[in-house]
Amino acid sequence: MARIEDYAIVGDLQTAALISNEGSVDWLCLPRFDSPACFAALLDGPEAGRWLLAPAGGGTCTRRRYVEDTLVLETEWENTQGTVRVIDFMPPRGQAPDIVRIVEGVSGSVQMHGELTLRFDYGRVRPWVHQDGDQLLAVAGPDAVRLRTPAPTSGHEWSTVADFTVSAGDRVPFVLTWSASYERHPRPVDAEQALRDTFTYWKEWCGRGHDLSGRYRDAVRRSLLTLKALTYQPTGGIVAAATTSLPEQVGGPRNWDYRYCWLRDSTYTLQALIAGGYLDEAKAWREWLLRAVAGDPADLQIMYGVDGTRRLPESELDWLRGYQNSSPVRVGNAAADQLQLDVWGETLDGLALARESGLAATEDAWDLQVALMEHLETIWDQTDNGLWEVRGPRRHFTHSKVMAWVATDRMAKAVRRHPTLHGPADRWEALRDTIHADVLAHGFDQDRNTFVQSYGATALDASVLIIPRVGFLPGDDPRMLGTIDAIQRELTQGGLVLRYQNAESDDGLPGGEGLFLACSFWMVDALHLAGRQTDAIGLFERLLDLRNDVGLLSEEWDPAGKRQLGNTPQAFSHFALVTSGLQLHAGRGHGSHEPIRHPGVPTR
Ligand SMILES: OC[C@H]1O[C@H](O[C@H]2O[C@H](CO)[C@@H](O)[C@H](O)[C@H]2O)[C@H](O)[C@@H](O)[C@@H]1O
Repeated sequence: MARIEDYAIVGDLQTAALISNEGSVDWLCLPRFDSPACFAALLDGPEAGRWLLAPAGGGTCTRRRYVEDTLVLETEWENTQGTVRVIDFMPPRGQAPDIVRIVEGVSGSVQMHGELTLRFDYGRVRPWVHQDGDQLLAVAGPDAVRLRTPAPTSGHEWSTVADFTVSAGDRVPFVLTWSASYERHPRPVDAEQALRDTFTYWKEWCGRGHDLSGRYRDAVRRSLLTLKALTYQPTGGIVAAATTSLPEQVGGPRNWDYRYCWLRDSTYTLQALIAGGYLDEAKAWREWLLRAVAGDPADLQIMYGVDGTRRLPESELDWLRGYQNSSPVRVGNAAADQLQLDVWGETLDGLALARESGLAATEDAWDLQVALMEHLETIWDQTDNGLWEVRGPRRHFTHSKVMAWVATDRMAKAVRRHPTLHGPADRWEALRDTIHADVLAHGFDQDRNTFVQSYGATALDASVLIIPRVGFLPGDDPRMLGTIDAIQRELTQGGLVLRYQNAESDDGLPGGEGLFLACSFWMVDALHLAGRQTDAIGLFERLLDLRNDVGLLSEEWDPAGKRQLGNTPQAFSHFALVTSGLQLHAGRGHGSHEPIRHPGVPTR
């Protein structure tokens, strides 16, 4: 079965498909990211739905790439019969979601095999399939999917197979379109026109960003494209990843649904997109935020659905075995009901960055920020679940308190700097000082010269690596230097960083997990801000080597199995890559709320 890094993503800014290097679409939720999957082989096997298009002999492709700076994927096989290429993409959403696959003969004559196994509701529902004019129609309950292709198809054991030959110069299109079963048929797209439109869309999107250049240009650009692919265009929301339940340990139970908008993850994504020159996305996200959190600030959630939905009840899909038997498969996420104090800091930090980057402050946006700040003033000293969303006992997490400090800092500074923004700056500055002193008194272990995970604890936590970047302490402060040393000594494996030691920190969950990639990028930032440029570059380049062949990263890395783990592609990993890459390029650090004026790519 495919490894997580065997997958590439194509998407239409409302949902995304994962396609393996064997030519199988193994994951696709329609019509949006968090809809039930119609291809769920990723979390079970082919019987849970997939769409294979590959040479009849099967096997892993010989080459794979995205066409220039786009989300148009080319998968190529070379065998004794010749060379064949499958071009996969999802056109920017028109009337309905489509996934288009064009089989192109490159040389010789290659026998191809297609197998379309549609299963609605995450593999549970087998649709009725019949020919409807020039289309194949699959219907069950609310879902209808149509396939249009000139290739011959036939039914075989609840799948549709296509066996055909492509010769050099042939192009055989397949267009799969979803609609609600009770609605009129959507107008079919023309595959070749859709290819041109999709290519143009992504090239234009890249052209709108800052002109990146230099050594890390391609990596940063691919991560920005991936982050854009995780945005839900109709609302401006940003999902944390395209998948649910890819495990943090193969065979383990730490499997979560990431197809939602975390305030933390989306704010960090926003910082990366702003750094890449994408202010429109920042504006759309701010509007999403205003709608999502409208109402009593006490009701703020740490995450929402792509449209702002608040109830995201967690349940288990017991008919799916899980990725390589990693069960349970979960949909929904119980973390939605947790208290995570850091999200106030991240949100206010992101909004400060948007403002300082030229996104004019609106009255509504400022009123929201004041309301958030005033609520945080009443709860900052409570225990919480922290950014890692622990399901064990609540604690005074050091990172949460640092981020509460960030909230006060950004709000006080906004009032001092902008005469049109009103608020009790004196009071917020006083609270800022109080929290700063509180963190240093309780979150720092004097004897070991390191920040710790929570007040009074001995356990370490990589989240404190963000301390210099948010401006809580300078990067070369002896307390930060000590923390870097302690984390390198006690929380790293082969130089890559764990979030925390599962055995030392009660997160309420059984099993272990891999090395958390974003934390390793935060180590890059901390080293860089500490003046350890060579170490920072060395670690950054090691991390780049963990990307798959098309530049994608999931959440974690398994050093023993040398493979990616967790949901994919994950925004957390990709925004961290962008931030580190741009800082290394600039040759200096920049605060999380400071715009990078001239991003580009570092040269050594
Ligand atoms: O570690 C247990 C928790 O794991 C998930 O949270 C992680 O993913 C989030 C989305 O990227 C991220 O914001 C968070 O910092 C990560 O710890 C899961 O969502 C939680 O339900 C689970 O308790």
